[in-house]
Amino acid sequence: MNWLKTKMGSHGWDLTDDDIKKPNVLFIRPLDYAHQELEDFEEYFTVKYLEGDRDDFLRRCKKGKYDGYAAIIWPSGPSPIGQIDTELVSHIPASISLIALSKAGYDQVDVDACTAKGITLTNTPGVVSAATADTAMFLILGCLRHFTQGQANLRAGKWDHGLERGRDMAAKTIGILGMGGIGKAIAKRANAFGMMVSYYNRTRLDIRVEAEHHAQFVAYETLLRESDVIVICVPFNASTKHLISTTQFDKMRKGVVFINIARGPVVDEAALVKALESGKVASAGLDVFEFEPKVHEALLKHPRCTLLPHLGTDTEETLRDMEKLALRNVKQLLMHGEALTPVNKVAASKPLEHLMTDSIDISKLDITLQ
Ligand SMILES: O=CC(=O)O
Repeated sequence: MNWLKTKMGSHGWDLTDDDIKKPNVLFIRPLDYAHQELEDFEEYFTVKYLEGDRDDFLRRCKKGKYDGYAAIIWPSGPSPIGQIDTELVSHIPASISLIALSKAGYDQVDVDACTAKGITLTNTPGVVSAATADTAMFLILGCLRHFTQGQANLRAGKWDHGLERGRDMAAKTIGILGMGGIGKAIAKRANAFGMMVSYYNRTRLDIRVEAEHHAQFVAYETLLRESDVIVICVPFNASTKHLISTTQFDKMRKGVVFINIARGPVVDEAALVKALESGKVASAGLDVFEFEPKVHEALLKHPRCTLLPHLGTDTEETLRDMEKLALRNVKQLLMHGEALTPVNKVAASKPLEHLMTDSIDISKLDITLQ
């Protein structure tokens, strides 16, 4: 809080640390990378770490241990408290203004329950796009060129024996389902590989954005029927569960390459297995699974599947950027009343009271966020 003491000193105030109540922010797990940014964050907030599991968390909430806390940060990786479901949200104290996820997907959060309780939820879109798109390109290459089989062959001492011929990326039509940040990053990479890019999105992109990505908007049916490679990039929610099932696989070209880097339950995995077995889908590249970390036995055994354990955003740089954005969301909401990347809109926000000392409204100070 030196920044505040200096500032107030110049106004003739003499503050000590004891005069200043820094709001408590509960971290569900420690951050892995944004240590420097965390130090800066601690100038403004008192960082507290959750100890124990979900039951401990709920018990402490009931006892009022977190009453007065301002925000929760939920870093990516395994969560010791499970999902942020209705039960969990109902226990969160009324003082919590914000749950800042350090992840892009928020399918594990009951957003409506948060909104009803006046809790802003933030995620980390944008910063995840490049790493996830790179993952998609790896999966596409693995499938089209049979690189996964090639590697398995080599490790088994069989060199290239029995390997099928691969297919080029160039001049193939890639159909991107969901043209948000990740979809666009895939389009850029696909352009560089000489692919032709089609996309379907609920809202058509601005024509200049389409031009920039050399991407053609097509009907959903057209995308299913005419793509050589289909990439799923839509978020998972009630309306996208099993968006791709038997009916959709039936419409696809025979020999299509099917890629999912979004969320497993968007695809009916049993239907995908059938489509692979019938040859409708020539090969599948999957970073996500319907019941992950459990993977369908048939997918594990299938030689033409390239499978990854949900590594889409799993790079040091991306994880650091995600953590930085989560910290900035807390600062922005609690100090300026508006988060950078909110998922929901809450009717009445309750932030700035957290930044009051007994007699000074810190929100009125000129604070430049980093
Ligand atoms: O899957 C990764 C994320 O949601 O950030």
